[in-house]
Amino acid sequence: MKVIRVVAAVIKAANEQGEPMIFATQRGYGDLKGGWEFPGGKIEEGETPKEALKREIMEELDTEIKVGKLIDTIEYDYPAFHLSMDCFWCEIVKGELVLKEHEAARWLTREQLGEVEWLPADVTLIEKVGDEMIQHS
Ligand SMILES: Nc1nc2c([nH]c(=O)n2[C@H]2C[C@H](O)[C@@H](COP(=O)(O)OP(=O)(O)OP(=O)(O)O)O2)c(=O)[nH]1
Repeated sequence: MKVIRVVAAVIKAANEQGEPMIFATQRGYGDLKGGWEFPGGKIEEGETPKEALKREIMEELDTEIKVGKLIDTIEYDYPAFHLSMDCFWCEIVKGELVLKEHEAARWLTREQLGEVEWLPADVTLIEKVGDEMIQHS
């Protein structure tokens, strides 16, 4: 099966109460349109995962990020391809997260993680993100 290598940014910030929140985006096109995910995309030839992620977030959200620790590498079989996705904790360096390709976006606290319909590959990641949001708070 064809393997697609993807990188995704779990962008974290604190709300007014100091609670951690993460930034989720809704896919605006394609087979998985309407599903919620973390912004990012395919790694291009010659790029490291971190370089690819910085490029994708600039393209999709007009924002510069700092890429931190790897959270997990998700391996998931979609009907048409195998997804291998590196997911990193990220922080905003500069920019306003302008939605250039996505349909919608939400900042979610740990308690709100279940309020959106995540893409199938993201479901196991969400559990880990939620656990780490407690440890980081
Ligand atoms: N960015 C991102 N992609 C995800 C997540 N979960 C998940 O299954 N995917 C899948 C959806 C896509 O098939 C692939 C990401 O590649 P992409 O964003 O470049 O997708 P695309 O199909 O729109 O590609 P393209 O037309 O722009 O080349 O990974 C996620 O959390 N973030």
